[in-house]
Amino acid sequence: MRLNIARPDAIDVLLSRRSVKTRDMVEPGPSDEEMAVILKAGMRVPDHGKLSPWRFFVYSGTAREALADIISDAFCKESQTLSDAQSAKMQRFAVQAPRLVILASCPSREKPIPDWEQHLSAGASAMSMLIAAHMLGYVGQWLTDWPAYSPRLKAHLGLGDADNIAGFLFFGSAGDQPPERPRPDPDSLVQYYRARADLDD
Ligand SMILES: Cc1cc2nc3c(=O)[nH]c(=O)nc-3n(C[C@H](O)[C@H](O)[C@H](O)COP(=O)(O)O)c2cc1C
Repeated sequence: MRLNIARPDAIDVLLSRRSVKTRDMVEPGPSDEEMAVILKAGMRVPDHGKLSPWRFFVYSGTAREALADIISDAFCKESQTLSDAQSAKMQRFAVQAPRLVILASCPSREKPIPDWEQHLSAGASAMSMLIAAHMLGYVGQWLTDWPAYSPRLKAHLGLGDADNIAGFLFFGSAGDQPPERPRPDPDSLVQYYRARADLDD
């Protein structure tokens, strides 16, 4: 694809993206072919050192139920604050949406690239997958919640001590038009420097 060509429609898509609560997602989710596109987008991200420091675990169908059991069991064994409501939430966690990708950030030691930069690359991967899903007409949400920090779930996925679960990326369709959420005022976050004088005290 040629570069240096304006794509105003793509900007509209980017600026209209928003999350939909996972529990509000309905069928259909992305097909296998569409998931392959979403995953490809998740791998086409800035990656200092070409280390591919990410892993993708993709769940659909009854595999989500098996994962729900693993999360629920881990919660029972690891959580200090075991209420019925929290247990029920964990049992539901993996089965809320049609599709789920667990994205792991797995820093490589192959080159002297700081772990922090490799984790940032995983963040970029998550964001690219959300954007790709939106472009394909689906909705997504990036959650961590308790399961992202479960040693048992990490072990189940074969992740090492230096690896982290960057997030659970849920994909599906929007049942209702979701409300917009307040967005930050750019002027409160951005400092512009246009001339030398802008740097003076
Ligand atoms: C790393 C990360 C973890 C998140 N975990 C949660 C979570 O566990 N629960 C939650 O309600 N939102 C969580 N969020 C926020 C949602 O993904 C999302 O930002 C929010 O629902 C609205 O986002 P939008 O700007 O995509 O519309 C997380 C965001 C990030 C970046």
